[in-house]
Amino acid sequence: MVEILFQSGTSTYLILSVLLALTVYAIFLWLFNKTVKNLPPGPRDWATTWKIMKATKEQTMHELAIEWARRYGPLTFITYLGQKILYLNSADITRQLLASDESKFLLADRPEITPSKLAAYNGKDLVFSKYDAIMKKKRRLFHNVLHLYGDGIEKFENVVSGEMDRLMTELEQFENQDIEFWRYLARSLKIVIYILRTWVPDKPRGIADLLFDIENKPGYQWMEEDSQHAIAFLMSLFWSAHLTSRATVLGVFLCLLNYPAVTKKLQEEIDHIVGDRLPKLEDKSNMPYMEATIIETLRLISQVPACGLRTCSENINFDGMTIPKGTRIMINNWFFHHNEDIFEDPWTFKPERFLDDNGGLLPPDHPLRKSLLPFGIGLRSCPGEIFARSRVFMFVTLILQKYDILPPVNEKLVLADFQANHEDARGFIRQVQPYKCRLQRRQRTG
Ligand code: HEM
Repeated sequence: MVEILFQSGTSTYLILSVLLALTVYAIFLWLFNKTVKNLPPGPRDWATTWKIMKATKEQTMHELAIEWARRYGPLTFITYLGQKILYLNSADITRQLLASDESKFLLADRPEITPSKLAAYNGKDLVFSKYDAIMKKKRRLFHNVLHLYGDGIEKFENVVSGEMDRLMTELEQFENQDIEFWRYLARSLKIVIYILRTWVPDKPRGIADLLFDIENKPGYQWMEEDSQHAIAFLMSLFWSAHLTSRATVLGVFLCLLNYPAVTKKLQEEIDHIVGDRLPKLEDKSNMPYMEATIIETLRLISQVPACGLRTCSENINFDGMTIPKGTRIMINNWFFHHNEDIFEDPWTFKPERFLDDNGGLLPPDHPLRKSLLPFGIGLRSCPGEIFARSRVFMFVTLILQKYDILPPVNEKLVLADFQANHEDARGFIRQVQPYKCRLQRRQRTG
């Protein structure tokens, strides 16, 4: 009896606590909406909180954000459990806020959320750290490490072609069979990053050595005082590079498998420009169809759907509205990359949309290209963009030079449907669901 009384007392206590918490939250919301004037538009009703909870659980927040973008226009402001969040629903508004001199420094920090604290090694990594003097140096260091400029390009080509030789030999034994091609690609991508991390011209030592060397230079004492900086640097380099590139390379081959006419056009371009020799990065500028294919893949799969999580370090007055200090900023590229008002038939893979009437690549300032921001923008935009694009170019060119990519014989073809909320695709960096295909050695004529 006492037990029952105790249990019912506990549940009454629980119900009362929940009711109290909800009342406090309602008062907070009401006060906030009353005191902060001129907030950007967005839903302010109770149902929004439940909708967000449900979408968070089902990992469909990007879909809810689309619903709001359609209703509220370029900006959607919401409050969720005390947190202020602003979605930027067009590339143009994102540019105006994140890249303009008036606000870019006020929007250069990432918010402190639990996963970021863990991944950030107490704010010492490359992705989540505050944008301060040390962070600026780390971004510069990042470019040195990649060695992608000057002589680095040649080195990069050698590293990729070396790894591709290994991959091709590995693939030979599976020709004309249904294989999980994505597995081999994913492993190759990791290997390419690893090799670059250990490559120093004429000095066979690793990137860790490079970081330790830098510690002794003036202005880099913080590296020596705290070894976590070097560890966090290496970790963020590996993860920020790997998951994004994996989704892109696996995604491009899934598209090619589903759109054989695109594959054929790419092969014609490769045969014409590269022929039988090894491809070089400088070929890229003579291969508009390949460039358009890579851009279209980045648009279609948009693997970082609410990219560029930032926080607002001061109140910002923007276009007659107030963006309050502490607001989390999300670039809603999942919406604007698939907005049918900008991209006709947005869920279809159509590289041609980025070509002009003569087959040339549309210039970067063309409205269609300006509507894309797969690598973010502003002070925290992706520093690996050139590296990523170069890698996809080398992978696709080398493989299509040698192989036709055909559907599997014994299984159904996995569709290039990036709208599907498949459980393997979910996550902050969306992945491509596993697929099988057949590689058939090309019979080239002429
Ligand atoms: C197709 C592949 C890739 C995509 C789509 C991509 C996308 C992004 C995006 C959207 C951001 C956030 C940008 C922002 O806040 O405005 C980012 C940040 C970052 N990316 Fe990438 N990325 C890719 C490949 C890479 C590669 C290959 C590397 C490294 C070699 C890399 C390193 C980083 C780093 C270090 C950051 C954090 C920068 C900062 O916070 O200052 N990414 N990336």
